[in-house]
Amino acid sequence: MTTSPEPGGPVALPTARVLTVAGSDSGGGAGIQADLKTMLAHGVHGMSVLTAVTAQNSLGVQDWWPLSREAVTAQFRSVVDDIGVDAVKTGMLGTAELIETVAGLLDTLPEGVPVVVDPVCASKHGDPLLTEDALAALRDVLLPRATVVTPNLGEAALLSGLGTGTAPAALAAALVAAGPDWVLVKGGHSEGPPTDVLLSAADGSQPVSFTAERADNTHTHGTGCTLASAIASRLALGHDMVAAVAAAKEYVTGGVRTGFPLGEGIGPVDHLWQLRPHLGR
Ligand SMILES: Nc1ncnc2c1ncn2[C@@H]1O[C@H](COP(=O)(O)OP(=O)(O)O)[C@@H](O)[C@H]1O
Ligand SMILES: Cc1ncc(COP(=O)(O)OP(=O)(O)O)c(N)n1
Repeated sequence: MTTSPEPGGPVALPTARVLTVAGSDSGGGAGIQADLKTMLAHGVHGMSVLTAVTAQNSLGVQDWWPLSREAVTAQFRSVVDDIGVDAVKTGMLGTAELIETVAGLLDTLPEGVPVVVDPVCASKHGDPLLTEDALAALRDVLLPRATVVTPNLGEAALLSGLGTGTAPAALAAALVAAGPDWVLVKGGHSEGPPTDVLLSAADGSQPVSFTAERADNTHTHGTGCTLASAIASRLALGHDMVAAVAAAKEYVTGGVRTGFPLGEGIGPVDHLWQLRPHLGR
């Protein structure tokens, strides 16, 4: 975040700038829409590079269409070259071509801008959001550029090539070898209290676990996008990784607890849960 008050120095910004590079969820619960709502709730300035358009609702993803690499590149350059960015979150990238495009764009970021990679492979309903041939690109091209990668248990098993019953700490250890600085394996799809395991690539580090009470609520659409965007927002505000994950976990836990029904299927987490008392609704 640029805050220097020096005359003639950089303009003092009221807050941090956070960019999401992700797909649109027409239903508003996940994707770009969840990311921007999360950023707003964290008081940062949210910006977006759209990678794909999905026709999606509470029942699943009916169809999706990737944007061209030119469209993705142009959006990224427009934002980064003029407004600047303090943290980036990536979500649905859809195809190997777009993963390679985004990886190349991330290489042009100023030194030290944190990149949170949510390796989105499918929606909660099991609808694919990544072409089959793109998994290798996600692992080999994007993960080495991540400050932190945030797979759920299924994505961690796919990316590591380990079985779905593998312990989260072992999945994290396998993924750290793919090159990110940190791995956060999310435990939302396990039984019992949802526990997320954070591991640093730094030598000799021990995993840190973040546990919350499981909300007895089926309205959990957008949990992964929300957690990753909250981490990116906190990193942009200057938190260290452990503090950013702890705060993001608290935010998503409250959002799931207050998730609400919309449509016939799985409703969204409530991105405004902390502000409802002030809004009066
Ligand atoms: N029922 C729940 N109660 C509380 N937290 C949850 C619940 N389901 C998921 N979470 C949390 O939401 C975040 C996203 O996890 P997960 O659902 O595993 O990811 P994804 O949305 O990518 O599948 C994690 O922090 C996880 O622990
Ligand atoms: C456009 C788009 N991006 C990502 C997802 C997956 O989001 P996630 O937060 O993991 O939520 P669920 O789909 O698992 O509820 C998506 N659905 N759409």
